[in-house]
Amino acid sequence: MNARVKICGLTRVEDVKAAVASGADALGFVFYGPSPRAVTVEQAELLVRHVPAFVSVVGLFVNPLEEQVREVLERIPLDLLQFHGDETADFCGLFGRRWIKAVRVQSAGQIERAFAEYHSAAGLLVDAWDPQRYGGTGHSFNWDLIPLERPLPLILAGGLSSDNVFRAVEQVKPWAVDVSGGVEESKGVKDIEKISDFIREVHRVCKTD
Ligand SMILES: O=C(O)c1ccccc1N[C@@H]1O[C@H](COP(=O)(O)O)[C@@H](O)[C@H]1O
Repeated sequence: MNARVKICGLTRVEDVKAAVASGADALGFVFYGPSPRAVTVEQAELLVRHVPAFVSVVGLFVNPLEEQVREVLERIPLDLLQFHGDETADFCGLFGRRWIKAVRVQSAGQIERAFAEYHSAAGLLVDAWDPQRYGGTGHSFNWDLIPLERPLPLILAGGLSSDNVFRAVEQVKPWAVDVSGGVEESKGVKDIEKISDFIREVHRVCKTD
C-alpha cells in the first residue's frame, strides 16, 4: 500500500520548506477569504517558489467565481484545483486543469452519488460534514461510511493527525490523505514537528501492509 500526503493551508515559507523536507507529495494553498488559512495571490506566488519539481501545488477554492480561479491560474502554476463547496462538475472542469472535489460526508449513499456526479475528477476527497463550515474543521467522521468500491482515487481528510492517521490509512486504504488543522500550532501556522510526525506515521503504516 502507498498513501500520498497533502499538507494544506500553508501560509509561511518555513512551513512550505518543512513539508517538502518531510516528504509531502502535495501542498495546498487556500484561496477562500473567510478561512484563517487564506492566502492572497501575491503571498501564494512567493510560497510556491519554494516548491520543487515533483511536489504538486494545489489551489483550494470554495464556491469561487470563474474569474477568481482564472486570476489565480494566470499567476500561480497550480497542478491541481481542489473544490470544497457546492461546485458542479461542469464548473470544476472549466479551467483545463485537473481537479478534485470534496464531499462533506453525511451518508454512504452521498459518496456513491458523488463518484458518479464527479466522474471526470482526478480524485474524490471525503471530509467531515459541518453545518457552518466548508472544511478545515479539524473534525473526523465515521470512516465506515466510505465504500470499498471506488471508481476514483479517494482522498481522506477531516480531523487527521499523527495520533489517528495510522489507523485511518490502515482502515480506509485511501489513495492519499489531506491534513490541515492536525499539523498546526495555531490556525495557518504549521508545527514542523507535527508535519514530520504525520508523514512518518503514513509511511509507517504503508510499510506494514
Ligand atoms: O483549511 C481550511 O481553512 C478550509 C476552508 C474551507 C474548506 C476547506 C478547508 N480545508 C480543507 O479541509 C479538509 C480538512 O481539514 P482538517 O485537517 O480537518 O483541518 C482538508 O482537505 C483541508 O484541505
